[in-house]
Amino acid sequence: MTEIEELKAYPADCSTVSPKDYANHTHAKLSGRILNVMTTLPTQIISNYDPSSGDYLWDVEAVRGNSALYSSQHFLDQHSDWESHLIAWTGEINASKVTRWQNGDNVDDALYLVDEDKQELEAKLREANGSENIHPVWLLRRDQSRWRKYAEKVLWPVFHYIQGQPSDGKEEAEAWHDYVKFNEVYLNKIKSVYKPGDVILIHDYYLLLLPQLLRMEFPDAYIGLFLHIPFPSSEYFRCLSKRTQLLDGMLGADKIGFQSGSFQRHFLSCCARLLGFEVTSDKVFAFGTTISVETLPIGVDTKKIEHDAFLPDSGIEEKVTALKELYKGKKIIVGRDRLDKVRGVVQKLEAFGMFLEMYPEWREKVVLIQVSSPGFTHSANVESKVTELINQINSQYGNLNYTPILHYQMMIPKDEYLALLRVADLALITSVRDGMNTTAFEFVICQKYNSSPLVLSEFTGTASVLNEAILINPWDTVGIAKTINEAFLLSDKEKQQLEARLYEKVTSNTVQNWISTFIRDVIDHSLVTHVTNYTPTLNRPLLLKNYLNSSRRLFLFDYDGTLTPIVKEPAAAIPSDKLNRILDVLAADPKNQIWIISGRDQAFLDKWMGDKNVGLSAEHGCFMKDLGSKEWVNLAASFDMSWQAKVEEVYKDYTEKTPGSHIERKKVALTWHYRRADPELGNYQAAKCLHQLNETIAKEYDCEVMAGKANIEVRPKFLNKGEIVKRLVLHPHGSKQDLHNEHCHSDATAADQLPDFVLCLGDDLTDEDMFRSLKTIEAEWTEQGLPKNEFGSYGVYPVAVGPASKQTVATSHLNEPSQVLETLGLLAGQVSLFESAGTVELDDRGHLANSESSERSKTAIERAASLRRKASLDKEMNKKTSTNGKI
Ligand SMILES: O=P(O)(O)OC[C@H]1O[C@H](O[C@H]2O[C@H](CO)[C@@H](O)[C@H](O)[C@H]2O)[C@H](O)[C@@H](O)[C@@H]1O
Repeated sequence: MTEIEELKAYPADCSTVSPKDYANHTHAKLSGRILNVMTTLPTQIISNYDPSSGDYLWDVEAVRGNSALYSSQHFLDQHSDWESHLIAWTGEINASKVTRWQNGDNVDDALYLVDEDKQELEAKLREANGSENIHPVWLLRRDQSRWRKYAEKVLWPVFHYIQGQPSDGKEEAEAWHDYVKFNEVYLNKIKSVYKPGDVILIHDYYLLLLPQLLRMEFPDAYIGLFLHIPFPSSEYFRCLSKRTQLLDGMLGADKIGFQSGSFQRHFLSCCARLLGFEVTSDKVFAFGTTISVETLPIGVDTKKIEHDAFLPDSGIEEKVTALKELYKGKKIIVGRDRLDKVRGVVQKLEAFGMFLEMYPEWREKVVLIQVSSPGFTHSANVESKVTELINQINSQYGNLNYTPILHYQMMIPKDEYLALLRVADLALITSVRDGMNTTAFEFVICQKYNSSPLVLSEFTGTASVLNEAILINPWDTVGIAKTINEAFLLSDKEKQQLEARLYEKVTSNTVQNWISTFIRDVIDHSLVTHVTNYTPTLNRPLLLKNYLNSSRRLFLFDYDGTLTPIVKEPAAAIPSDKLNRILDVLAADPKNQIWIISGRDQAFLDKWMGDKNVGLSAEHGCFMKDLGSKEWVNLAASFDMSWQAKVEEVYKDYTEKTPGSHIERKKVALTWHYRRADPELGNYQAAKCLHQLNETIAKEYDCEVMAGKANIEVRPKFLNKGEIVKRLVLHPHGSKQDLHNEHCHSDATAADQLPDFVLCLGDDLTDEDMFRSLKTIEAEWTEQGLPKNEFGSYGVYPVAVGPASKQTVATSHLNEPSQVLETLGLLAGQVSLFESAGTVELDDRGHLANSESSERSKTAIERAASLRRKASLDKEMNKKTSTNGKI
């Protein structure tokens, strides 16, 4: 029986939440499908070159490892009401090394697959996986290990607290490039499979960018991301040069699952410390939405393991008996690990040596059987240290009849492994960092009748589930030695009680429960946070047409977070060259009037925007300076400012209590910044400060207290950006402002003097006042019956800078300041529509679609296919000729 047939024959008895259960939810629009997205398929493709026919003989076989994850897929496929689809890379195609050359050209290669080859292989994959819904991701470039490199050589070590050596970064940059492509190829595949209402579950660290790529494409998709390995403390994670991109990528998910509570905490702390997002113990508030984070340790398919471990007539009983006979009179300690820096094999050997030294009575009565498989971060150091220690311990305590440590450096067959777990008297797991160690679960199941104890490192994710196991610190050699001795001396009753508790934990934490809970949690959270009225992306082609057809254009720009990205230090948020160039081009057009309406003070705006032909409004509407004028006018001159001293007192108090925070003193408005403070402390103090000011100053004075981006600002209530916008829009286009006039705007402007194009951009809460004013003006114009333009509008574009999910009254959005620049560049004629729109399409070799390399590959593949066809025709002909000859 193949692995798949076995799985099929074996029914699971757990039920998942059914898609129908959601039918009664008002806004749950589920398709009933799960798209389970993994790194590789459970089966791999093997090719053998047949020199006699010149053909490749293809086969498909099951891969080892990841069995828990694959059983979750099998469970969804076979035993749930969901229609489950598996999307995964084929993995490296194991091809016998044949590359044929002709005139110096590579004319054939096992990876040169034409569409028919792929279809044939896809059919084989579907058959081998026992499912019609298998969607292989093809990446057929030679040097296939490139697709794993960044994940395995950069992420995996850092996530396991292994820091690399400093380098010039070139190799890492190449690996990153491939990592991005790998994620993009998945996006393309999912685009061809996705239907609205699908639940997409993404697994593991090879695909950390995929959630955000998908979110951009399908804003209302239900997306879950589960990280199967540890997530490191922010002190380690921050060493990654791509830390921001990785976190951004992950935060496209609705729900992110981790194996243990500490991994969850570390992730949240990274979001707060590195991205400056607000977080709670299980949520991240980012991009105007809430991402939920949870700890959901994966389990194993307990029934299947128990079934396999105790299956009568399968030969396993004979294996158990043989092992017992072989080690008669001796206790067996079992260990199974990958041989890398984090599985703690060296620590285990040191501890076992110490055990034999401290307890001579156990010598010749205990063996350690250690099965080690290769780790993917190959470490020659670990291997040589392991060999050295084994030799040393075996020579010190062994003799001709007794070898204390038996080391099997290989993948042993499943039945032998299960038999070993059954006969063992103790399992010793000493990982120094691990996501979920499934050997621990398997051991507990195999010990159902024997009840041998499990000694488990407290540094594994498993320890949070099996906290009743005998936990050890893998760095405490003497402590482990003592624990082994104590575990051997437990009475049968104590062992049985221990086993019963562990067995109960393992069997109630099955992989079926895990996947069912994850699906339910992803949907439940999405139902709460998905707003059906996403803000659409700004229609840039329409904007451009409207711009070109208009003659009285008004631009109303916020500054921070709109024209420049948010940065840690306010003084560092200076305009880029690109922004300066674009503003100059736009401002030079006599049809255009540009205003920067900012919370910044006059000095800052004068310094960076003062030499431009633009109007300025500072401190959220308190000051204005007209285009072409040098005079700033204080619109707040008549207001009582006695609140300033009191606010400053409050701010000073919080600055003292919050290291890293500071006060920005402007002429009227006062700002307290806490972006550089410890994020948790900053958020906590800001909430208190806001509350205090609202309860005192805001009640005593005509002041508004505003929570901004890692800041709190206080300014007079009656001046805001919305009032400035009214004044500017309703003013005769192009004429001088009468800023000393109390009346902020005129109702008497003739229709043909009003702007026929208004682009207003802002990212902050204070900018919502501008958007609201524009909406009111539009409503008034409609009421007055003012004629609309050929596009059916007044040419007014209130645009929020932020994600589609951002809560805003704006009618469209742009994601970030860089998109603002692209858009303004488009109007200034500096960026082509194509450049500002495009997304990346890749071919199935990972080349940019239609690129030179992609076309070269296509030609090579077609040439190889035609050669193969010719070879097979020749063969047919030869056969016929020889048959005819015989007749
Ligand atoms: O109305 P705006 O032009 O958006 O100005 C709002 C405030 O922006 C500045 O603070 C913000 O941006 C800084 C630079 O990116 C960032 O370090 C800070 O955390 C943000 O709150 C500015 O310092 C304030 O005076 C403005 O009121």
